[in-house]
Amino acid sequence: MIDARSGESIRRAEQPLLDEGQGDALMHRAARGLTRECEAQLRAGSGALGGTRAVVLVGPGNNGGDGLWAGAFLRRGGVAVVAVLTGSRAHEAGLEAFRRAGGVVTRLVEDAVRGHGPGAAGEQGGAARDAAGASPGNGAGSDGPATDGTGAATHGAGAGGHGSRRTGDRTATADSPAEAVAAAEPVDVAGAAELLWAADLVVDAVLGTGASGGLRGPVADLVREFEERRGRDARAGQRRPRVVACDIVSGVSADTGQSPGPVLTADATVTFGSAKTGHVVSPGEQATGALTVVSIGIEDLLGPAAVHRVEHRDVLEAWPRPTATDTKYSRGVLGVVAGAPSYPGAAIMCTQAAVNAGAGMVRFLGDAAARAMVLTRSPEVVCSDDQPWDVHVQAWLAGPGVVGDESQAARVQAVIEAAEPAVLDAGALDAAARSVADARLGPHKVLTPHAGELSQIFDWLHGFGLCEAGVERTEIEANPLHWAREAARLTGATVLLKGATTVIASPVASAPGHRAEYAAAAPSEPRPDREQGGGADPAASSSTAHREASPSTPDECLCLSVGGASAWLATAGSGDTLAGILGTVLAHVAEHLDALAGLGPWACGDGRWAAAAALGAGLHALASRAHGEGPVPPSVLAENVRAVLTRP
Ligand SMILES: NC(=O)C1=CN([C@@H]2O[C@H](COP(=O)(O)OP(=O)(O)OC[C@H]3O[C@@H](n4cnc5c(N)ncnc54)[C@H](OP(=O)(O)O)[C@@H]3O)[C@@H](O)[C@H]2O)[C@@H](O)CC1
Ligand SMILES: Nc1ncnc2c1ncn2[C@@H]1O[C@H](COP(=O)(O)OP(=O)(O)O)[C@@H](O)[C@H]1O
Repeated sequence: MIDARSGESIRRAEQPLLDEGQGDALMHRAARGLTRECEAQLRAGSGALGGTRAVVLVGPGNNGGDGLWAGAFLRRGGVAVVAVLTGSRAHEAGLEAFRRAGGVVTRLVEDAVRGHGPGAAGEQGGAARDAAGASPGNGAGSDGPATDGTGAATHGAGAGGHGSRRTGDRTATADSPAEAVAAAEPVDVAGAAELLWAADLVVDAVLGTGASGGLRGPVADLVREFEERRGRDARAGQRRPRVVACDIVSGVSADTGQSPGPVLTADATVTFGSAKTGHVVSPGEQATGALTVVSIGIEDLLGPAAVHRVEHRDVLEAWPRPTATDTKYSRGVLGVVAGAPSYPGAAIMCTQAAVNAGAGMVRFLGDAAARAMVLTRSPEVVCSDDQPWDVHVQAWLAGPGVVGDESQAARVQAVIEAAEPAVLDAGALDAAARSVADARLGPHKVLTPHAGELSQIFDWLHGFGLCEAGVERTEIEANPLHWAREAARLTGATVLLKGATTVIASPVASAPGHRAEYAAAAPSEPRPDREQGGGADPAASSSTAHREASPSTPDECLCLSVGGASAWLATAGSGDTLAGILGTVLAHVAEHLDALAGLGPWACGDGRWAAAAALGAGLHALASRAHGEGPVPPSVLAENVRAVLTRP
């Protein structure tokens, strides 16, 4: 499990330590951690540090400070290091340490003509030549800053130190930093791109948790140029520098994962104290690379997580497995309403996945043709043409392949109104959104849209006056966490938003031990939750567990994310497979409120619906790579599900 937090949450945690004057110690621990990863990347490429070259892109704040200190440490280790300063300021102590270690300092200018000072034009190669020629150890070692017992530099500490950046801000003092930056050798975008390209390692220390918006100006141009070249050269099979990001990839929002401008996609990111939300949700996650969280001493002061990342090992550990006393009923019966004459395959794929995920029993409701096809593939499925209120199940799955078929659509509607928990997928999503006009759904109803389907849900909600405007698919893709939360808040349902990273948002306030960092405004007029207002006759079902759970309030949101799925999942039918898996785990947790407690206290009570959704998405992701990286047609995926769960 990775607990991810916002930048603001991290700042709150560090504040008491900054007040005690420990800012420099924090930065040094961060820089040491960053250095370790950089060294590992360099050694992986060259075997040794000597003779390797690194370029550090340095921003104006403390993220740049971390980068400069790491550059100094790398230099002392024998790496030729060039710093490219991207702002008009740079962290004072970091810059001094870097210089004293023998690092070469350049500053990025818009172009050579506009740049000033020596080397503004025609001398762009100067820094690179200096760096390449810098002898390891030159200016390093004894010339470095003194450190205290914790490894913190005493050099430069005191007034205006790291801890004062939000009050006095050493990076902004008028005397040395601005002058030091101005004195650095200018390098234009093309020259800097050459520097980067010639390096073995690029360290991205432009912006961290203090960023607002994406990269701007020359550094944005530089990153764009570098990424274009990386794309071209990757296709040509040429070498490329490794990229390590300091804290978070510059231009990715630590709080939301949004990346409004160009970003330098990292091979690895080293973050400090806690993962940030932007590491575990799209699109930020896709730029992050391998994530390392380095302890810097703020860990005991951290507040609650904004997003819990459910990892694959969590899925395998928490997946509900039968015990000797279990029966098929205690494990959970899943009712399925899926398929229509034009999409018969969906019924086959979701029932097959549910069976392979270990459902106690799968009951399929549909016409004779659909039943025959389901039975051909999965003879263990119990099939009938009953209506949902006629059968006794622990949970429902409704919607896959339900298009243009009135009798299946009527069953879908009955499932939406039923008291039991349900996965509402594909053809059930519009009907679920429409039903919100009458009553909120409750967190035991799990909506499973992709971005396009969520956009349609917002159209319905907008049509009912429940939100101010519709939301385009591209807006959702740019900030999926936000829109999943909004959808959960407005519908009252658990929302699983599909994509390269799956995010899950659930309007849960009652899960023990859970206090979400995120608090959205409550809707102006609270409307009744369907789970309280009734629906199906409770007597028709013994599945009352969800009704016993405390009703959720709309002002808190449990947020989870799941990654690691193969992009080969982007194929028609893999959503049907996911839906079947989700149904199986929902049917199990329906009457086992604490079944997923192993994930954390937040996964109990009402939190179990989101937890179950995360488990299902995690198993789906595991199945996508069960036999390596390659095509996984949904029928293979369903088989893989069973393989993943089978212990040798
Ligand atoms: N938390 C901890 O415990 C520890 C934190 N540590 C480190 O501190 C980092 C946070 O440092 P930070 O607060 O100085 O912010 P940071 O990200 O360097 O940038 C702020 C500067 O950038 C500027 N700027 C903003 N947006 C911009 C844009 N779009 N484009 C261009 N410029 C932009 C903005 O200037 P402004 O625009 O406001 O004039 C401001 O000067 C954190 O990520 C971690 O690496 C470690 O040392 C270990 C301990
Ligand atoms: N690029 C990707 N990387 C990883 N997983 C993906 C990617 N694209 C789609 N997926 C996953 O594949 C599934 C596709 O679901 P969906 O779009 O509903 O497909 P369908 O409706 O055709 O069955 C989802 O679980 C989604 O998260």
